[in-house]
Amino acid sequence: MGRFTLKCLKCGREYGQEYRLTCDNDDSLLRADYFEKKLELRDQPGIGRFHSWLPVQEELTTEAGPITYKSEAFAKELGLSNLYIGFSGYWPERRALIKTCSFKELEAHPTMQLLKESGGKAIVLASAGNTGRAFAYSSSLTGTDAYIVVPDSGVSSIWLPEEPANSIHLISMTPGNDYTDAINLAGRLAKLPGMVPEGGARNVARREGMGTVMLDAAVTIGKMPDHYFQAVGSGTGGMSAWEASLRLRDDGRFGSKLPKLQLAQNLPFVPMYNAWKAGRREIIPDIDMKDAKKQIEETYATVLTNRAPPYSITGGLYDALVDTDGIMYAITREEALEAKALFESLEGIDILEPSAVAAASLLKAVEAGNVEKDDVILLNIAGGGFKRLKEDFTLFQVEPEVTVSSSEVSLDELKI
Ligand SMILES: Cc1ncc(COP(=O)(O)O)c(C=O)c1O
Repeated sequence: MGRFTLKCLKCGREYGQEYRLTCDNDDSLLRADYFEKKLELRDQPGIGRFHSWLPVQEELTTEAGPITYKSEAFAKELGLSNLYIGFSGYWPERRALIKTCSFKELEAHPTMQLLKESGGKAIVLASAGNTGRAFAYSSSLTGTDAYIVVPDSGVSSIWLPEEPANSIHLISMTPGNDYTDAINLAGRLAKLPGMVPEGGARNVARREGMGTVMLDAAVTIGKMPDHYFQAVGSGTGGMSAWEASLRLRDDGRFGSKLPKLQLAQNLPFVPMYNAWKAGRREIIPDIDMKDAKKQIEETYATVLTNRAPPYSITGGLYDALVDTDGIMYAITREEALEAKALFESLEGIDILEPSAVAAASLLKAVEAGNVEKDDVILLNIAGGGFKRLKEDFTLFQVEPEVTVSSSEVSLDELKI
């Protein structure tokens, strides 16, 4: 007995329960339509609580899950009375137990479970760092083969809190290649027999996993927040938060107003910010990300640098911003560093670079009057607790099986 159908957002065509990334008729996103219309929390320690709206048959038993708490010190500093922090990472004192330290693990577990339930044996994905680490960990836990392509800048991010399993196959790219080159190589690899592409924003399991941050917040607060802050690279997290809020609205118990998406990129690489500010659905590379590779090298949070984000696509980030009357921010390195220091000293936990960008955008929003003092705000600290983790665990670096010089290399070189 299935739990959901997949529906094309453009033509409405429906598909059964399967690992499917595209509609046969067009290139629009698919969205899961769950038979459970009301969120019914399960007795699981992590994201398995949100089984109602996860596209898997078996409940996930992992302890990895988002947590939400009401900020005191950071909120006071900003003059806010209802600031909630959605934290994905390692902070055992608050029962945050994501040992790869980012919300990417929330994507990885449902994806690997759906893959298993659909009979898939090996997954292929590209990562700027955090996603690869999350999927490597999930591969270690499940024994499912994962082929992970990362640019040189991401290799050091692929570590695990335990000995890496043989099911992890790390493919690195030489300097000069960026995240988008990794995406292109992974796309070619995924066409090999037996390989299943992870799919990025097209992957429903990934989006639902990330959406649990919004679900956890709504359940903790008792309603949907008025505003949702997050740093975006591909924008999948923003889309996921929006989709989760659509379901919460339909549920009827969490309010009817969708949270306003307030999303941030970091300068100088801010293509979605530029397109949104210009009121465009399309990203025009010559205008919005001129000299993209050079810009990417100069950015502080490199995981926020996707040259082909799912912004324009039906059901993508542009639609999410339109539907929620959203706002985008462009954050400088200095603003991010300042926000990081402030957040860490006041909240008492270390945070990853993208989370610093998100925190900086909240500071800007307060300054610009884009939030009211008493508004209910959710700040998604999507990665943190790396220093805290190192106090409790020994970390093991995953070594690349092969290093390639371009996304066009002969696949024979990879010896897969
Ligand atoms: C901690 C953290 N926050 C935010 C993002 C941005 O996510 P997305 O690329 O889905 O927009 C990433 C991406 O890796 C991340 O690792």
